[in-house]
Amino acid sequence: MNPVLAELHDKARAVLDPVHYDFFAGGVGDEVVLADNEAAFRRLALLPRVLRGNGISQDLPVLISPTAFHRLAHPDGELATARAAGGTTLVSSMASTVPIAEVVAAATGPVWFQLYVQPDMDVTEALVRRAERAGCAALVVTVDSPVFGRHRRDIAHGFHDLPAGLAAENMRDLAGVALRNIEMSPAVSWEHLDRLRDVTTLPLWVKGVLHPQDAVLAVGHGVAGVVVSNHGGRQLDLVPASLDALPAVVDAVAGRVPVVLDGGVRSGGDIALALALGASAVGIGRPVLWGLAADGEQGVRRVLDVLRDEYRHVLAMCGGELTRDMVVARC
Ligand SMILES: Cc1cc2nc3c(=O)[nH]c(=O)nc-3n(C[C@H](O)[C@H](O)[C@H](O)COP(=O)(O)O)c2cc1C
Ligand SMILES: CCCCCCC(=O)C(=O)O
Repeated sequence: MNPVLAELHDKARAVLDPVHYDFFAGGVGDEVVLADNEAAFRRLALLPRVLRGNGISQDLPVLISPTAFHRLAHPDGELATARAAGGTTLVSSMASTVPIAEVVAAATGPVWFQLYVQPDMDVTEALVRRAERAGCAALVVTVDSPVFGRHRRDIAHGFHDLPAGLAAENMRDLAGVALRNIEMSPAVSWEHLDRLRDVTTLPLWVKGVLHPQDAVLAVGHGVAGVVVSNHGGRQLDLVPASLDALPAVVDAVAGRVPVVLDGGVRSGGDIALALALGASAVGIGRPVLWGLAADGEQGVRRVLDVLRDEYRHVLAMCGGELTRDMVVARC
């Protein structure tokens, strides 16, 4: 791992309450998928192309993936993350510990709102209005969570709710601010997505797609983009690594909408591999939390800077362009 990211992770572990460290770090079940998300990148190699004479794009094809409860990591919470994001799109969790309006006000770049559709569509619609009023540029509907993942680390610690003084602020005055007021429901369906499209003009993304047929359905239901994700190994410990699920989804979508990958991205090389396999961009989850816990806004900025620097270096080494024919299995 890049020594800066390793240092930020180690510092985060040292400063965080172990219960909160385990909430951030942990996965579902035996944590097979959690480990495989990172291991999948190590199974692949890139065959660089030479003498292409391409310049290097200055873009960093990265989004900050939505993660809950940033004030567990640092007192400034999502405000620090938003300030650090700069031009990088921040997908702000519905379960943020700062209200979405304040997150957007602190950001200088685009903020998208991540939504768990609530079984009570009035509550869902009220959340959408909050996101719209705040100035969010898109809605990211997380679809991989019909029920909560069972996280053994949290169960062992008895971690069920936020400490006093912290709350799921976007739920305030809607359904109460306690975590248990955010509901996940197996009754949520494509019909709910259609209803969302009726109540907002914001572009709708779906996050948590692994099956290519679901990606096709998502396109048919008019989504603006698809996030291939297994929720950082936190939902079902039987699924493939996100990276392994990516190519089939890219093929199924066939360029009709962008496909973003998240899960296990830890370096510029990982970003390059995902892009070569057809992702338009990648999402970063835990490394942002480690940066935030270690050093607040500055820590998150360092994470993004390291990834940008590494990615540009790899891109230059590969001739400025990444395509699937450049990806081979590592023997
Ligand atoms: C502590 C934690 C909280 C998360 N909270 C949310 C959330 O509120 N909404 C959501 O859609 N995904 C959530 N995720 C999943 C992330 O958006 C993302 O899919 C995952 O972290 C990517 O994997 P990575 O951590 O290996 O980069 C969470 C992940 C973690 C680790
Ligand atoms: C009841 C808490 C809802 C927040 C969910 C956060 C999340 O998605 C996670 O993986 O943790």
